[in-house]
Amino acid sequence: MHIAVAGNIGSGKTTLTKKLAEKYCWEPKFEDVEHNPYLEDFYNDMDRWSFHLQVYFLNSRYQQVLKIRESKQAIIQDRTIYEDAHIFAKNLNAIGHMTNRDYKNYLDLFDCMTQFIQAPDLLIYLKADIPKLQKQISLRGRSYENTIPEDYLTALNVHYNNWIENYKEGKVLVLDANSLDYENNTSDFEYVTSEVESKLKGLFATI
Ligand SMILES: Nc1ncnc2c1ncn2[C@@H]1O[C@H](COP(=O)(O)OP(=O)(O)OP(=O)(O)O)[C@@H](O)[C@H]1O
Repeated sequence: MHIAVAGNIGSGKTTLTKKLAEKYCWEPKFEDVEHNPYLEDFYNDMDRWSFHLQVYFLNSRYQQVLKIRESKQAIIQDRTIYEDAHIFAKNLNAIGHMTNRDYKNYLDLFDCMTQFIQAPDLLIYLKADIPKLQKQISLRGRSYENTIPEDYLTALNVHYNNWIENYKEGKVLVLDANSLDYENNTSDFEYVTSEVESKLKGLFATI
């Protein structure tokens, strides 16, 4: 079983991934932010580092998906390979930080690699408005994220919403992250788990 949590920067994926992993004894797979060799440079100069960062994420996420498919354990993944291409790379090209030549090169590679993988059985999308995202980004205090412009988050949200509306690869659960505090409020977390369980019913006998 492969569950994935999708959502904009600061939408709360990591917290939800950890909590669901703990509750159901699923193995969590996170993005390795601390060892990313491009992220900080990317936020300082997107024109220069967009392509490098996207290739880095594509490779690391692809390796993650291959391990997920080989594993016998149920896995919950913090962000998908589809978000890299359909949200981040697409947006960087649209706003002029990735040239058409680099974007096409990246997409050819993405299409070639993704022929060999399968989508998650359930995709949980954390939908959040800009104030919520900004609040959570500032709370976690990564210095290089302090400069993220509001326009950048807004554009990513537009891509996310389009992507989810057209997503046909598997089951989707959309959660309103603006009004849910599943980290601190037990009844909010219970609401989330009941939604997850009802989506998984029929796919798997037990969870
Ligand atoms: N394909 C990508 N292109 C550009 N930036 C990316 C891409 N994937 C991830 N990032 C950035 O890498 C960092 C990853 O941080 P992290 O794993 O904490 O994700 P997050 O989206 O902030 O999570 P959360 O929802 O848990 O707050 C963020 O700044 C995010 O924007």
